[in-house]
Amino acid sequence: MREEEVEVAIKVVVVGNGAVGKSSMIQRYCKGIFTRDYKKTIGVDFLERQIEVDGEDVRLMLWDTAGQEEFDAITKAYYRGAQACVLAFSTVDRESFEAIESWKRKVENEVGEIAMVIVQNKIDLIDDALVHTTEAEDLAKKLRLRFYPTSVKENLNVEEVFRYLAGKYIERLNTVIDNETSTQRIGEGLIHMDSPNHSSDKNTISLQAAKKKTGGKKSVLTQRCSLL
Ligand SMILES: Nc1nc2c(ncn2[C@@H]2O[C@H](COP(=O)(O)OP(=O)(O)OP(=O)(O)O)[C@@H](O)[C@H]2O)c(=O)[nH]1
Repeated sequence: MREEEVEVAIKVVVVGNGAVGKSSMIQRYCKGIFTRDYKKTIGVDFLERQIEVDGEDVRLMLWDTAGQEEFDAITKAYYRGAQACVLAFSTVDRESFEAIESWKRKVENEVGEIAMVIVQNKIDLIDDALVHTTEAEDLAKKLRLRFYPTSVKENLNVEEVFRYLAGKYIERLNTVIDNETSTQRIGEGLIHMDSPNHSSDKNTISLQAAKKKTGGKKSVLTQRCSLL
């Protein structure tokens, strides 16, 4: 396979207490459907969707993890390799809001710091709210994360959540690639130290102009992404 054909694939885990709407959110985003039935997720499940971000084809693999604590041991293993995370709670479930920081810790214990957002789902039920949006905004500020109120039912803001995470991840990736390129450039310059033409003066380091980056599409391997 040529390098140009390699696509960006991002593993996104969606976490939060039971019944906050994680499975519904993934179904809405990947299949465009919403169901009223509640079927508790056992362990994990995953769906995917392809989108374009800044001219890049991005494959989002959305991992739906069980919100019930009884499945913690199973779900933790699936956080590994995740590059982005949705921390979800429900407008009508105070406990799910209070659990957000603990979900963040659980994920970070497995994968370190990755792109994250806080999502307040079921915003359509605002009249029965047990969590005020301002409280959620304050928490997001404190944790320095982006906050999105969503309604999976009304299809409000769901696209935006995943687009933001994909963009954020690509931004980080580009920074890493740029840093790697600069390191390589310095490396190229140092070659002159040992080249026969310069051996007479070993104290002189002659830096060579670095090769220009090609303007074509940037390509990244998934495996490489997991190093972030
Ligand atoms: N009113 C309203 N109901 C929603 C919304 N999103 C999901 N639901 C409902 O909330 C219930 C729970 O949704 P799920 O998606 O199964 O919840 P979950 O977080 O995956 O639950 P676990 O699998 O136990 O972790 C279902 O009955 C959904 O129809 C929403 O935006 N508004």
